[in-house]
Amino acid sequence: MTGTAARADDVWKVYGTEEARVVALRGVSADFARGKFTAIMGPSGSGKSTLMHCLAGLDTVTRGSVHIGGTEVTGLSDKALTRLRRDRVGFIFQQFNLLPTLTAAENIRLPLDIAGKKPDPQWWDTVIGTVGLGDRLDHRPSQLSGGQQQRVACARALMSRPDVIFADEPTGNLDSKAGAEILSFLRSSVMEHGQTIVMVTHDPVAASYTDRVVFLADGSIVSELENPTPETVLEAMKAGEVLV
Ligand SMILES: Nc1ncnc2c1ncn2[C@@H]1O[C@H](COP(=O)(O)OP(=O)(O)OP(=O)(O)O)[C@@H](O)[C@H]1O
Repeated sequence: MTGTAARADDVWKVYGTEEARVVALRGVSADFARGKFTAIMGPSGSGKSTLMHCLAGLDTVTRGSVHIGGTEVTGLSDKALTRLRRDRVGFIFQQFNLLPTLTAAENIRLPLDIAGKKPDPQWWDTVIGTVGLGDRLDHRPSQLSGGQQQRVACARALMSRPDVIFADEPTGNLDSKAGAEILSFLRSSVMEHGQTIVMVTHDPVAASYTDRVVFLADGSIVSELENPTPETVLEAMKAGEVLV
């Protein structure tokens, strides 16, 4: 697959006014190619979450524009934005964000249920098989380990085959083994199914699972790295003095 799944053009984001004014993004332009796994890295406060939230239509931009697929997100009505996020964007959060009263299967189905759609049975089996949840589907989140809860969140994000999945520190609450499992099937969903993923991370090892790393510092993109390894990510962080 080719083309752009998400794009920022000269995006500025300013929070607050006067003394409380914070410029979180200073003219960020970036393309996120379809079927690629991209990491966004940078020190605390550099604007990673703000960029992701603007790209995902969770926050408005002060200036510039954002596209998801061919759709300009900037200026959409609240209703259209809600529909865009529901139908075309998947989210994975550090805190899993599962509904505690629903089973794993119900959590995975929820976005489709809300949209009044049914999961494609073949794709359901593929996703459940990939994340290895077959025997845990009737469990509630409290009956699952952190790693298993995050697998449920990944399956939920993958199920609607969104244009792009945004993952905000998806392994931040997991031990390294569970984190590696999550990263492996995010990677395989990109390699085998052409999923597009944009992931914020502080971790050079997590970033090494991606195709490309975009480094932010003080609200601007300062460098990029293709086919990263933990070593080249660390080097780039040191070179740009963007040590996290
Ligand atoms: N809602 C808000 N109101 C005011 N300032 C904000 C808001 N959200 C973020 N900021 C500021 O914008 C800047 C960028 O924040 P952002 O959360 O995007 O950084 P980050 O790179 O994701 O940081 P971290 O790695 O610590 O999560 C910071 O200076 C932050 O204090």
